Amino acid sequence: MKTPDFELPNNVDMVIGDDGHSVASMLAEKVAGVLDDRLQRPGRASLAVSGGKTPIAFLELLSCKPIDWSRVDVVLVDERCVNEDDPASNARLVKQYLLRGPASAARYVPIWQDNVSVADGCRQAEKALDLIEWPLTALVLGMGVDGHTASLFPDAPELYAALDASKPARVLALTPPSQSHPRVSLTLRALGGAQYKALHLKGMDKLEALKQASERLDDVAEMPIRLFLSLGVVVFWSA
Ligand SMILES: O=C(O)[C@H](O)[C@@H](O)[C@H](O)[C@H](O)COP(=O)(O)O
Repeated sequence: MKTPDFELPNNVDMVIGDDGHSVASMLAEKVAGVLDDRLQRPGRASLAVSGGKTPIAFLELLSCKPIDWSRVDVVLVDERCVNEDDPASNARLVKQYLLRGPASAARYVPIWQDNVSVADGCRQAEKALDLIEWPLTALVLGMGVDGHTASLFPDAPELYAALDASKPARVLALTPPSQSHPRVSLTLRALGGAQYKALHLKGMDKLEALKQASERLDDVAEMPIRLFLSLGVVVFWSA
């Protein structure tokens, strides 16, 4: 396995592909395997995925994997507070690219609804999340060059609350001024216990951000991804 030209934190492994598709394919294979392993036992598996542009090829490839999707709950790690017909909607993205073919049999657990207030949306999301058998089976995070992951943005006033694992909330509204929409995000309580954690990145800019995040894990407020680097993730990256 190729290694980056900087030291990764102890709990972080890295899979480097030749291109975005090869990484998406390796990640889809790995996540399908993790879900299938979980499905060898009674009960349901759960998968939390990210929005944005990076995961599209991965979601498409995962959707074709022949696992018992009828026993898999799919949830977003975050959502923009927009209706599903808005191009910015992550629900729209996951339904377009993942919940099709074999994976259309999965149960989608929504963390946002159309035409709701943020308070009502969060209340409905918390209730929906009770359907999931926690902890998550598999989690695939993305990352911005500012070190945000999910909607845990450095400039969000609600960041500390979202990272406080002692709080009962599994979903929280965040209002990062850097973003054009208010967000809802799964919290550390919901994300931190995932049995398999992957971080899916593409591009030199994201590698540079990962290097910066890896240099000092203590300042989580500056780069929230640091929390997940400390917990342990497998980074899947290509240039
Ligand atoms: O709603 C979102 O935007 C995502 O959940 C977010 O956390 C994303 O993973 C990063 O912003 C990277 O996005 P790209 O893959 O588009 O670079």
